[in-house]
Amino acid sequence: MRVLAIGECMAELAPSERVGEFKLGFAGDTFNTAWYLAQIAADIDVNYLTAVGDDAISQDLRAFMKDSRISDTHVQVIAGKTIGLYLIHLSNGERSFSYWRSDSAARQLAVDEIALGRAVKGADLIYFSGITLAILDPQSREILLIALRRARASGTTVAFDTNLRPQLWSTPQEMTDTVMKAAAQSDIVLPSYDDEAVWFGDGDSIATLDRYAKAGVDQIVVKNSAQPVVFQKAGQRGEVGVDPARGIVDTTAAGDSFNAGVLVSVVRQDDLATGIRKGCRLAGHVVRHKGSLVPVNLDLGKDESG
Ligand SMILES: O=C(O)C(=O)C[C@H](O)[C@H](O)COP(=O)(O)O
Repeated sequence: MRVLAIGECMAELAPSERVGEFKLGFAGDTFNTAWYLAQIAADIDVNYLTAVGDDAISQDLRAFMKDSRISDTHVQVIAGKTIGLYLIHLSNGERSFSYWRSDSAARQLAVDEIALGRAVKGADLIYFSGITLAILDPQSREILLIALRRARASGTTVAFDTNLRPQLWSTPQEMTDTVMKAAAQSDIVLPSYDDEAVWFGDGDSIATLDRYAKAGVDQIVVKNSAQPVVFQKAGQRGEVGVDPARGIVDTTAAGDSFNAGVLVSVVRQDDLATGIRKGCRLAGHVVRHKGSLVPVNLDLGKDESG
């Protein structure tokens, strides 16, 4: 089974144990999900499509991908460019980000239409996000959406995390319009209620579910921090309770790791509630550590009978 994630991986500066010191790593929303997928599902061939520069840190990123069992076959190299950088700020375990990414190589990931067409061909599942779209210019955005429509028409499942980052868009309206357009051409949408409430005015997580259902999305999973996850598949609704996470130190990548748990079940054609429970266990582990990528050493199947 082949999964292709599309987006930007940046250098990450995450606070370390000593105040004022930061640890250098690599992260980015879609990349994080690909990384967790590669960690938890040895049977899945995980690929990442992005663009990097030709400098030392870009090469380090490629080496890191290969060491992490993520294929770099679809990584394009743009001469003279480099990768983006972001820094995590923590306040009582809740994260916010500062970015230096406005001229990163990844902004050109959809410029080569032929390479894009080659990469999406034959994937069982393609995963992208609102951040993937936000970093592209309008023409590249359209090229990407067309490539995804074609892949979907030939049987690929398309999964989309809306990941709303208003600071990466020209206007909130451009963000919400583009996100709804991308959602309408996806099979699975994985929004986070707290962000959706701010930018779409949803009164509760069911309102978020309703809005994407109305847009024609078949599978919707609404994350809602420690509140139950509500979901819909083929018109059937359900909810999965979330065990309160203990010892939260950094919520970065909670949503991304959760998505990996859901997507592994989607690829294996398990039921959605099983995937959601896996995602919750994984996210509960990730938030107890600093930074985006936390080695996984737990049995995700443990509570599947519950
Ligand atoms: O903002 C971006 O562009 C990033 O990719 C930075 C982060 O690594 C992820 O966004 C974390 O994602 P959450 O799971 O929502 O915490």
